[in-house]
Amino acid sequence: MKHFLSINDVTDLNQLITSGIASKRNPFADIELGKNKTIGLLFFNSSLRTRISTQKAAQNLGLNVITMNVGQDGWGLEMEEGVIMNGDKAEHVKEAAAVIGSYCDIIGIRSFAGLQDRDKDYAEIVFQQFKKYAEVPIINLESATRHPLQSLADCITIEEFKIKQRPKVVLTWLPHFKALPQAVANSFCEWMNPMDVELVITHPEGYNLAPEFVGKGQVIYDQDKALEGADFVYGKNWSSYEHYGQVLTSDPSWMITEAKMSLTDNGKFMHCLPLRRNMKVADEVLDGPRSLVIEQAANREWSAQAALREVLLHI
Ligand SMILES: CCC[C@H](NC(=O)CCC(=O)O)C(=O)O
Ligand SMILES: NC(=O)OP(=O)(O)O
Repeated sequence: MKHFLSINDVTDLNQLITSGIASKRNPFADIELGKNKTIGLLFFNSSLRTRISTQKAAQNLGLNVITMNVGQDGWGLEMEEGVIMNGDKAEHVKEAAAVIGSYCDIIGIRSFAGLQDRDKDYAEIVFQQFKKYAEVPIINLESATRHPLQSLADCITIEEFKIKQRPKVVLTWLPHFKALPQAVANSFCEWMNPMDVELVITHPEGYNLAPEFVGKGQVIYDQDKALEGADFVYGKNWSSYEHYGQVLTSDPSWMITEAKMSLTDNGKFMHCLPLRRNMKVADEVLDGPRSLVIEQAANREWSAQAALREVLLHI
């Protein structure tokens, strides 16, 4: 696997999940793999889990790690080609990517959607430019449209906690007053499609995700109906794709409560975090036995280690 940008870079999903679970059992089995190699982690946006879990996973593989908050620690980067750089960006990605690629053997990048121009966001210009000019493997730490390290951790978690061969997995939209990217929801659906699960997606009208991510997912606009018999409830807010970047509603009746979870088949609750308590999900759920959010976040270390190991094996 040269890059890890999406599930399309993965040749064997079951092998990757197995590798993540194996790393959990024996974290330092491949400590020599990354010896004398360096990974650079570039953050254009905030992060807790991705930042720490990816650094830990890299260290478990013997990699040296350099972390940078782009735009704060370094210069603002111009991504467009052929522009006159007389604005607030002091450096072009052509130079920055080539220079970072000369220091690092692998580069991880977090760059969220701007939520202003759908075509621009869904073209993933930041990742295309770094792939073109850095000339080293690129790892997606959440891009405008995907979050594969999160999705691999989600797959590992479902494999660990499922009690049926083909569980019902419900992705439910949750209310928020801010416009958030579709990336986590897109990616979750994309990774659930090849898994042996019944995938249901529930959200208010106007929040349909792009069809290329929904795939086999059954869309149900009635949340209570969607939750019936669910084995896993995956909560996430996202802004409208159809009315790009807009918050069409923040209806609090979509918040997950114990009453909502009682519609499931003893369902477990998942969320990528960070999560705004009692706006998206009630304390009674997060503090109760249904919640897997901590185990899910802990699996980010093993998700990153499985992905980085695959990339290192092909450098
Ligand atoms: C892993 C999730 C990262 C990000 N989440 C947020 O930006 C939450 C921000 C907030 O709630 O204010 C998102 O929704 O893509
Ligand atoms: N789930 C996730 O990626 O968390 P951070 O945004 O804190 O990295």
